[in-house]
Amino acid sequence: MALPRPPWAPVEGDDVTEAALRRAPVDRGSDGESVIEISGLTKRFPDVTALDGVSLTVRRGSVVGLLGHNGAGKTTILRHLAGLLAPSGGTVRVFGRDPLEHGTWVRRRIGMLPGTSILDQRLTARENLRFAAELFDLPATGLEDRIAAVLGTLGLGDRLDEKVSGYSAGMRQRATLAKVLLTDPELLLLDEPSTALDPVAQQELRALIRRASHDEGRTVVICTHDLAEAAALCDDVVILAHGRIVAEGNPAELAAQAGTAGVEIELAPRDEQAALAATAGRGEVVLEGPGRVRLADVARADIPAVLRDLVAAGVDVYAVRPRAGTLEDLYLTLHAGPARGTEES
Ligand SMILES: Nc1ncnc2c1ncn2[C@@H]1O[C@H](COP(=O)(O)OP(=O)(O)OP(=O)(O)O)[C@@H](O)[C@H]1O
Repeated sequence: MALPRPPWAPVEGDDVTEAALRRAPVDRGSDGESVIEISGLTKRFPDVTALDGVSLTVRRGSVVGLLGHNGAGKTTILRHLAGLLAPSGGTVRVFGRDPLEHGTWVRRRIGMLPGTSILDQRLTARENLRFAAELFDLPATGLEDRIAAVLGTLGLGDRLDEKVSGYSAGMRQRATLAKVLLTDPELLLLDEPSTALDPVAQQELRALIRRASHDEGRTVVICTHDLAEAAALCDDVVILAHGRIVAEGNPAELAAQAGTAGVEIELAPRDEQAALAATAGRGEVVLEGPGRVRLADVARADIPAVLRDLVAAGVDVYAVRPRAGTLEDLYLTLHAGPARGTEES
């Protein structure tokens, strides 16, 4: 389900007027070059400091996840990148330019999926995309094919002439993504793109994002609350709390920071309570899921004694495994306090 190359990619002898250049794909450059450079970004609203000295560099072709509780400042970063907000302090550069000063230039290279709907509910999906094409001044040549191809890529090939108001939430999300991808953006800013998507559509979206970055050289910044998605998809994640970066790096390295987290014991679900009683006093004991008990602090030398206690308590043990730290462990440790907006202030 790779996206077709747009028909307006320039060839030798093409029109190089300002209008043509505005819509011509930017040279994708080489991976490693930075597409986003944020330095000391601060944003104060009357009642809250949404961002407090955020510095961040995003390499071309990478997928970067912004994680953090509700109100941590993720969307505010995206809005600065799109030139929709003016910083209270610090600088933002996208493709080397200030998105406020060069708003049109920058936004023509960005595909932003906001948290709210950007579709006209009275129009069909096809009409919505035609409208977007007009706004972006896309040439008519090959446009209808491209609209059909993008909608088809997102699984709406047989529903493109239905009014968006009749779509399910997941279909609307796909149509919104199609609208974002239509303009062949260099940089994708995706605010919780998996919202409302079913598990299969989520998988397809992840594959699409991976291809967009790894095969097509696009850069992706994605806000998500789905830690498994972030771990699976992102080259780097940035964890925000109260407008500050509290951790950043490769998801596997960050997970490793959470340390090995004891052992996981798989047992008969009916024996869960007996297992909790038999392991009481062995440090942190967590029922992680049906028939899965985690002993966070147990030393390797104590595992045989734990198993003896479980067997003596009549617990049927199926497996014992070391449990590596996860991104979720680190996230939960970093967010042990209340989320902004839920605290007393
Ligand atoms: N236009 C605005 N006016 C006033 N306050 C704002 C505005 N936009 C954002 N905020 C505040 O800034 C803080 C950060 O908001 P932001 O939307 O960036 O959080 P977020 O991390 O994206 O949260 P969520 O996960 O809920 O989407 C919040 O306290 C929010 O209320």
